[in-house]
Amino acid sequence: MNRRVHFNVEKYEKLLNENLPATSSGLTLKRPDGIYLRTRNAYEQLCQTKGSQPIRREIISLQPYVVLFHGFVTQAEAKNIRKYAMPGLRRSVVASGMNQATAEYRISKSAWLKESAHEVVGKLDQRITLVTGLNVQPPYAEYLQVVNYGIGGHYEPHFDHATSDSSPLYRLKTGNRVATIMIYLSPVQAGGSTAFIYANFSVPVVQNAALFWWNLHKNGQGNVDTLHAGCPVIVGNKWGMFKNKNFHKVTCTAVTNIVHPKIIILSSSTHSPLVQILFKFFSYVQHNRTYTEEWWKPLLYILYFDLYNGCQWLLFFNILQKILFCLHPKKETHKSLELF
Ligand SMILES: O=C(O)CCC(=O)C(=O)O
Ligand SMILES: [Fe+2]
Repeated sequence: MNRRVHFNVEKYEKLLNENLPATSSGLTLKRPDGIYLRTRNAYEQLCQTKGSQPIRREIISLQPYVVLFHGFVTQAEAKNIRKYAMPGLRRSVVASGMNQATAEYRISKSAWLKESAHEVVGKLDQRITLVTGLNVQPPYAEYLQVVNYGIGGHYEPHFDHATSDSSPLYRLKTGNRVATIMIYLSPVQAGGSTAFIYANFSVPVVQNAALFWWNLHKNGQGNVDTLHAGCPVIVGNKWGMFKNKNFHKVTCTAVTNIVHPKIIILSSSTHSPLVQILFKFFSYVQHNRTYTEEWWKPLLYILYFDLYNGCQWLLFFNILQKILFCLHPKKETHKSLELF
C-alpha cells in the first residue's frame, strides 16, 4: 500500500469512528412512538414476508395497453403447473366458424386447468385479480389454459377477442374477451417472443413474468392494435399459461365490486326484455330532455346487460338507480356516472 492510500484509510477510519451511531455510546435505538405508527408492526411484517412483496409492473406499451408483471409466479409454482397440465395436453385448436379445429397457424399443445386441479390454480386466480382488479373466477372468465410449444411451435398473428358475431364466443354467451393475461412458465433459449404486429414491438419470454393486455377498447370495440403472435420457438421449449377475461360478466362484477372502469355498450339487438325496456327508456329520455348538451350520451354506454347470463335483479336495480341519479337535472356533469 502506498503512503497516500495508507494515510487516506486512516483518515477514513477516524471519520467513521467519530460518526458512530448512538447505539455504540450505550444508547439503544428506539422506535419513535406516535398514533400514526399503530399499524407499523403489521406493516413491517408484511413488507418482510416473502410473497407479500410488491409486484413489479413494467409498462411495455400504452397503446395498446400492455404490461409485464415480473416475478408473477415462483419457480416452484411454474414447475407444479407444468406438471399438473402435462397429462391433459392436446393439440391446440382455434375458432373455425361455429366450431373449433386444429390449424397450421397455431402449433402447440394445450390443457385446461380447473381450480380443483390444484390449490395453486385458485391462488393464481386471486393474484390475477389483485393485479388487474378483475374477477377472474369462472364464470366471469375462462379457465386457466396451459400451453406448450416445442421447437418450431408458434401462433401466427391473431386477435384474442372475437371479430365476428359468428364466433363461438358469442354462441357460448360468454361475451367477448376483454383482457388476456399470459404467464411465462419457462425460459426459452431462443425465439418464442410475443409480438404485437401493428403496434410494432415484441416481448421476449421472461420466465415467471405475466404479460397483460386489454383486447377491447373501453367502448367494447376490439382494439386492432392488439394483433399479436407467439413467435416460433427456435431453441428450447416454451410453456405459457393464459387466462381470458370475458366481457359481459364485467358488468356484473363492476357493479358489485367497482374495481375497473369498463364501459359496457347498450345493444338494441339484445333480446332480453329488460334490456329492451332500458333501451326504450333511454330513447325516450334522449328525445324529451334537452337541458344539457348531449348529457344522455354516456348512458348509452352503460349496459350491455345480459340478464339471462348471470346478472341479478339486485344489480339491475342498482344500475337503474344510478342511472336515474345521473338524470337529475342538476347533474349536468358526466362525472356522476362513476358506475364502472
Ligand atoms: O405464445 C404467445 O406468446 C402468444 C400466444 C397467444 O397469443 C395465444 O395463445 O392466444
Ligand atoms: Fe393470443
